[in-house]
Amino acid sequence: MREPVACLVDPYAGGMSGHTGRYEKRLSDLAGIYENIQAHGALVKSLNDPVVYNVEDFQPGSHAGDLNYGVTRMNPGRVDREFFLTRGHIHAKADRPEIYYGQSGRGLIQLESPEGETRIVEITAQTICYVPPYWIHRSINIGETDLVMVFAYPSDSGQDYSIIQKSNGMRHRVMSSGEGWELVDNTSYNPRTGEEVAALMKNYT
Ligand SMILES: O=P(O)(O)OC[C@H]1O[C@H](O)[C@H](O)[C@@H](O)[C@@H]1O
Ligand SMILES: [Fe+2]
Repeated sequence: MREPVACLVDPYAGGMSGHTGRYEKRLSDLAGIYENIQAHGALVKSLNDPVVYNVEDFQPGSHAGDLNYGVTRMNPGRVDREFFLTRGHIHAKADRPEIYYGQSGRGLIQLESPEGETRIVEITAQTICYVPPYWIHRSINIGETDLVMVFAYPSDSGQDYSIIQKSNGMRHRVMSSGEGWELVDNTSYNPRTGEEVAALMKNYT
């Protein structure tokens, strides 16, 4: 039997005691994700390839019926008008859900259905965002401070990053606008075919 574990989350600096894994994504790791390729390249140089986000998580294993959880911390920032974001993914087992629990900062969870519908959930301290099965999801920092969120999802979920690459990004981009943000169409978006949607939803009940 596994032993219970207590992990302490730092709501401002991010990170979590007792994590079993840690990774970070620098701006150069996110090449091709932002709309303005030139601005991306220039920012990698001018900011000396900064860390955009890091994740510390606790993964007891990858078997069904268990939970992975952890903390994502994302710097504030933009590439041209586009806010810093995570790569985004659908779970490799597409019917696995996820929750995010905001700790500090101001963020959005951008979700996209296999058919290409967009939903946006605003997340701040004490917000819990439920990501239902089958939704592609990505986090975005729309604030001026670090965005820190706790997350949890089934251990056997896995992450499929190729789905967003295949559609040339998500259907919408989140751009700064005045004091806030706006959704703009991703003009190079390539919708999924009916067959691709059916394949993703094959276990849908
Ligand atoms: O995996 P990415 O799309 O790069 O996002 C980075 C992290 O963001 C969230 O916190 C998810 O819950 C994590 O599972 C994910 O690893
Ligand atoms: Fe996820």
